[in-house]
Amino acid sequence: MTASAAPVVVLAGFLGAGKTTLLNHVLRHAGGRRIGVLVNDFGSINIDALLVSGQSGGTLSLENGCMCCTTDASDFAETLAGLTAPGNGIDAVLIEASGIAEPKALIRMVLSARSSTVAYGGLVYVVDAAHYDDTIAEHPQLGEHLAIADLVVCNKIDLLAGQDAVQSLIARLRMINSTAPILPVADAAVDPELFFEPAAEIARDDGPRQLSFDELLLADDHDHPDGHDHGHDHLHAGFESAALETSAPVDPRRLAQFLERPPAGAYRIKGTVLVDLDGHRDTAYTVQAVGGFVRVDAGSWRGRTPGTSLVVIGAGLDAAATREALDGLVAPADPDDVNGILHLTRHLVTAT
Ligand SMILES: Nc1nc2c(ncn2[C@@H]2O[C@H](COP(=O)(O)OP(=O)(O)OP(=O)(O)O)[C@@H](O)[C@H]2O)c(=O)[nH]1
Repeated sequence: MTASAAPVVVLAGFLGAGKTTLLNHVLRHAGGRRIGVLVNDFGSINIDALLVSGQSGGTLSLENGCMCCTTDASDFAETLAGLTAPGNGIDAVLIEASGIAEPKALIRMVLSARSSTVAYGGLVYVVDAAHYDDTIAEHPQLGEHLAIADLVVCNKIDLLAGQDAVQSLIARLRMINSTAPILPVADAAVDPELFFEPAAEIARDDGPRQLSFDELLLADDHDHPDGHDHGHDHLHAGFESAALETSAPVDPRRLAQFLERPPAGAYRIKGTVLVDLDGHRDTAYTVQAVGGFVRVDAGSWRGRTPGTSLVVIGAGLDAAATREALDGLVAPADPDDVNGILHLTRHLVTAT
């Protein structure tokens, strides 16, 4: 397999919603992973600060140091490629859009930075639960940002009057974004694992076992830096995952459809698949999808048993139905479907 690409997540939300709080939370709970953080200047697409969590191995220093005035898309792409260069060991990049920025511009720039070390990781939109109604009434265009989010963090629920108010707000958010997982949290205490790629392959029977999603969360629960209980219950926030582990191949056309139109509530899909088709059996296809953005990398099975490992992670996901849909992907490629494989390979970014 090629060196895995670092997911680049765009973090947006209105002024004061809790974006910096979310960044700090993720950096504090990064569990030794290295996260690059780009902070967007007010209303522009200039990048005015770079912070890197230094939990393992100190701080990253880039040749250029600060990245002021990186307005050009190709400069931006170069910056991202430099930040995620394999030697830096960056596991994920978070870009904090300013409270009045247009996240679509940032998303476009990330998507256009087609590099083997950069993968668009989705739009995370932070909502201030206490001020949502007033803010959206005053700035209706914010609804457009919310609508295209891949994950909605409904922050500051401690300021709402109880569970009914939380549920009612979630219902209002759902009217604008019907598919993204919505996480009701206080202190932006979301699961940091959402932003990372797995350090190892998805657990396989013949390989070392990776901690499950829940185990990772529980392991993290003990060490809130300020010693307070800031809603550990919220960390789970109804997350579900469904996985497929088999030595069998998947039908490429069906897989591409599944990645492009994931089940409601799915935030991420990732894994490695086998395609049983002449010219493709020796290729380990690594697939990732975030909110319908699909990326495929081609590698070799060297040292691994060919097979299919897929995991779908989301909130409000119907795990049983998702598992059934995953099972439905298992099939040898239809030799009469000459274009089937193209549906998958058109998302191909790198090949070795
Ligand atoms: N009560 C409460 N306050 C919060 C919560 N999360 C963040 N805050 C506070 O809200 C304020 C704004 O939080 P930030 O994280 O700075 O918000 P931001 O979105 O980065 O703000 P801008 O960069 O100005 O757009 C800070 O005073 C936080 O301490 C929460 O869940 N509950």
